[in-house]
Order: sequence, then C-alpha cells, then structure tokens
Amino acid sequence: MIISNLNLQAMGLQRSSSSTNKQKNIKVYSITNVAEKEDKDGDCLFTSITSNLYDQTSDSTYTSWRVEHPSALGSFDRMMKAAKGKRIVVFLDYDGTLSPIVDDPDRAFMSDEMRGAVREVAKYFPTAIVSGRGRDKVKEFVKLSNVYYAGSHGMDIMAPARPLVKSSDGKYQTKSLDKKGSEVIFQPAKMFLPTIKEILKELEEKTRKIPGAKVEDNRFCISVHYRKVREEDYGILEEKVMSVVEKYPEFHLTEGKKVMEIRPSIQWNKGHALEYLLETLGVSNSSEVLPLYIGDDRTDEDAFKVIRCRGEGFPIIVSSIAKGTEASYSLHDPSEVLSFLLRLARWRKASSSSRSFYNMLK
Ligand SMILES: O=P(O)(O)OC[C@H]1O[C@H](O[C@H]2O[C@H](CO)[C@@H](O)[C@H](O)[C@H]2O)[C@H](O)[C@@H](O)[C@@H]1O
Repeated sequence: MIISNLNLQAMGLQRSSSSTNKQKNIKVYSITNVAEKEDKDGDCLFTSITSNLYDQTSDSTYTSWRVEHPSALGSFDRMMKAAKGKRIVVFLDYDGTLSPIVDDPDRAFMSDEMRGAVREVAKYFPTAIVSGRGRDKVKEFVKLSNVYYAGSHGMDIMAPARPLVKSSDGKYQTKSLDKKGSEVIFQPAKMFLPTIKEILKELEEKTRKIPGAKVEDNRFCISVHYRKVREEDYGILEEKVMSVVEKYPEFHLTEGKKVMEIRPSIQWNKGHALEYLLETLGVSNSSEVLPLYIGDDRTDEDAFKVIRCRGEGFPIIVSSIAKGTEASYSLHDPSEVLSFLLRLARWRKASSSSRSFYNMLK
C-alpha cells in the first residue's frame, strides 16, 4: 500500500477505522473523502467519492458482488434485447481491458485475436479507445485505423470530424479528417504542456535512484510506476513524487494500478471524453443511443458515472475481485472481454435489422 496514513492526512484526507460488514469476512473502509483498498495483487486504489469498498477475502464475496454486477456475458441476450432499435457506441479502455496487466508497461501488448475482435466490433459500431496512455502510444499498441483514440485519460482526442466513409465492400470506416484532410484533435490541457515537460524531467531525476521506479510520459499526464519497486522503497518513492507535485498547485496526483498519475487539475476526464465523442458523432442528446463502456480502472469510473446519469447504456467493469464501482455489469478479465466483443460483433452481423448506425447520422 503506497498511500500512507501520513500522506492521506497531508492531502487533507483521513482514513477511518475499518469495520466489519454484515457479510462475513468483508472489511469495509469508510473514509471521509477517499476510500482506499488494496486488491489481492497489492494494488492500492483510492477514489474521490465517498464509498464503501470491499476487500475480497473469499470467493463468496465475489459471488455476491457478481449478483449486483452481473456478468455482461451472462446478461448478453438481455442487454441486446434492451438495445433493440437503438444504436450502440462502444468505448474501450486499454490496459487491463484489451491487454492483461503486466510488469513492464512497454510490453502490454494486445493479442492478435483481441485486435481482430475490436476490428470486427468497429465495423458495426462506432468504437473509441479511451486510455490513460499517450494517444500515440496506445495507437501503436492497438494498430487499428477504424477506431477513434482518446489518450491521456481523454485529454487528447482524435475527433471523428468525418466519421462516415463507406468502403467498397459496403462497410463503414471512421476517418478523423477535417475538410483539408488533416486530423482533428481536441486537447483541453494543451496549455499545460510546457509545465508537464518540466515536471516529467524533475520526476525522472528524483526517482532515478529508486530501483524499479519508472516514469512514463503520457503527454498530458505522467505515470510513475512502482510495480517493480521493492516494497520497502514505496514510502521514499511516494515522498519524492509528492515533493515534486506539491510545487505545482495546478496539478494533482491520482492512483491507478501500482501507478501514481500526475495530471493537470482541469475538469476533464474519461467521462467528458465519452460525452465529447458522442457530441462529435452528433448523438449526444439521442435517447436512441446506448454507450457501452468497458474498463477496469478507477479512471473508468468517471465514464461509468456519465452513462449512469444518462440513464441508458452499458457500463461494464473488468475485475476479478469485488470492488466499489458505478458499473452495472462486469467481466472477469480481458479474456472475457474478448468473448464479449466477439459475441457483440457476431450478434450485430447476424442481426436481421441491418440498419447501420451510420445511416442514422446521414
Ligand atoms: O486507461 P488505461 O488504458 O487502463 O491506462 C492506465 C495506465 O495503464 C498502464 O499502466 C498499467 O498497466 C501496465 C501494463 O500492464 C502495468 O505495468 C501498470 O502497473 C498499470 O498501472 C500505463 O502504463 C499507464 O501509463 C496508464 O495510465
């Protein structure tokens, strides 16, 4: 656990003592502003919403959690019944969703099978990859031209200005080109770029001597990884990172899976990116449109919340443990994501109603 009590206090937050839930073996932490938990992998997660998060201490906990967040595979027929006559727009997180979590962030490759499944899905539904990674980096991993990309937790969007391109085989392809043929880019944190570069340099210098620490340049945000750092060095790494972040009041620190993330404090997250993409598709106000978002991490919760507020759509969390989430459905791991995507594409292909989503945009 990298966020110590001391640092929670320094951040103006406090951890209350844990109590025992009615359910046997479930520890519930109630924290004034931040709820924190450690998953079985030792990942520390914290959230800015007050919520109860469960430590999975038995299979039965996961089983009961799955009752509240049923499997999207098991619920597939019901979901598609609800989608009848409506249009699905697909949003996919990358790490932990399309690729398994691995030690080295530079080697988080996506399988060819997964790539094929995403390609298929994107043939039938507008599809966006929404990642904490830099946009170029995630594009390099995904290697698909028929999807939209939102990098840096949505702060770097390649917007679909002209999404309607019909190819010779009758399928629709997405193109993000403006009238002059240039890519359309939306970057709400652009003014922070010089400071981000400065912070990046400082973080690299300060953490250089900590074995295993890795600073990743995600363009509009920075990741400091500690997956390969010895546990006894967690505290010192955290101190060093905090000492840099504290100097930049326009930035804040968030926590992902064994990673600290330094981000500009603007009102923009993956939820805003989802809304922005729906807006550029011209369907943000349509009750006919169902956003389907699959993600595994804390930052994906912002997108889940947006879907919940819309009242329609499918927020799906990827998790092998019970955790606090705004998602309605769940998938256990990326292999289940693969099965779900293949099924979704097959369903659409076989669907007698061959009305394309794009027909509606014409
Ligand atoms: O929004 P995402 O696409 O899920 O990106 C979130 C972070 O993912 C990456 O880090 C995570 O995955 C790594 C590879 O499996 C793993 O080594 C690391 O511990 C995880 O935190 C990425 O490297 C980060 O920059 C992203 O912010």
